[in-house]
Amino acid sequence: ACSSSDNEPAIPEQPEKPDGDDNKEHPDTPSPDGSARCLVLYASRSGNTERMAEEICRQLDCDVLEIEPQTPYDDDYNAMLSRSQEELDGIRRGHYPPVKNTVKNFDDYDMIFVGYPIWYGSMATPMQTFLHDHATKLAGKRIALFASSGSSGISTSVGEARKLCPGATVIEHTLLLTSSTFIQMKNRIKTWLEDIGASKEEQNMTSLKVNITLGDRTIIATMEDNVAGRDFLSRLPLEVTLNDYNNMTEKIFYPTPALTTEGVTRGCTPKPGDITIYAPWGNVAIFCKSWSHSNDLIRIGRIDGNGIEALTVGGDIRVKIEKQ
Ligand SMILES: Cc1cc2nc3c(=O)[nH]c(=O)nc-3n(C[C@H](O)[C@H](O)[C@H](O)COP(=O)(O)O)c2cc1C
Repeated sequence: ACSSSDNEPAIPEQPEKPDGDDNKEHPDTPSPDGSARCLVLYASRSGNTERMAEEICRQLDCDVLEIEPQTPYDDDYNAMLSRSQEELDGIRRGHYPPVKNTVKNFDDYDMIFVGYPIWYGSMATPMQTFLHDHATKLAGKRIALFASSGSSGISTSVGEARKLCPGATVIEHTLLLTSSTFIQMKNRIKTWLEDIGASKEEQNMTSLKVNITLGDRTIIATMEDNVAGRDFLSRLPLEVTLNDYNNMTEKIFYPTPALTTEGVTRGCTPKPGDITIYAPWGNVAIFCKSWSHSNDLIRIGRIDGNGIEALTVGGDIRVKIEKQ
């Protein structure tokens, strides 16, 4: 039996990493999926953290990128241990061992998942380097940490992440799987994603938001979570001319084919900012002014805040409508 201390941890045998990682040819390009709002970054030597990353991606349907050392780690386990210790020592003196990957920007992502194995109580060195190199680009982003270890805790590495990316928000609630809890991986990941508000359902909620761009101004709208609102979202992106109707009371356009309204509650007393369908004609009407109640109006969304002011101008307006 091995004794364990902070410096000499008990390190379990490492399973071999499976062959055939097809992400390696484009190290600086996350696996493309234009609709993904989350990116999973992970480092993994023997496949445990990789499995966690894959499960997160499976549950969230998001982009993924493996962070790899510039020089691959030795197959010889003892050589690997000495090198990792040297690298950790180097990092303490400000020398970060190079990694293969860079990411141009994280603009497309709401949340960045960062996963790594625990090495001698710390975040594995390739991920430390990556965070160090991308600290500026990660500023303002939400970072969710997950890790795997034999038995050590994650708290030291949370401190390291915060220090490496001072401008980012490292979420308090992290996920650690150890050799004794790894078997619960799927459920633990599911619960964790729900707890941090990143589950698929939660993401669908945020995707009710749309950007409406006119000239250099973008206003935001939130669509209703009903059949008609979802049908509207499914037509995006859309470039249309909003025609003025009834002297700046409404801005209207005709989606083709008309939006599905089956089973959606009818009747609305429109207020400025309401996005509606006028059922008899099938047009979308965005109200700039309050108007009288109509049983034929169906509310499918609303322009946030006072954004409607941007549309409250005479004449027709060309707009681009996109999902957020
Ligand atoms: C260099 C090295 C150092 C390690 N240090 C620790 C440690 O301090 N505490 C611990 O519980 N496990 C430690 N381990 C075990 C790994 O954290 C654990 O096996 C992890 O699941 C490996 O993840 P991976 O398969 O994604 O590489 C270490 C493993 C290696 C290779």
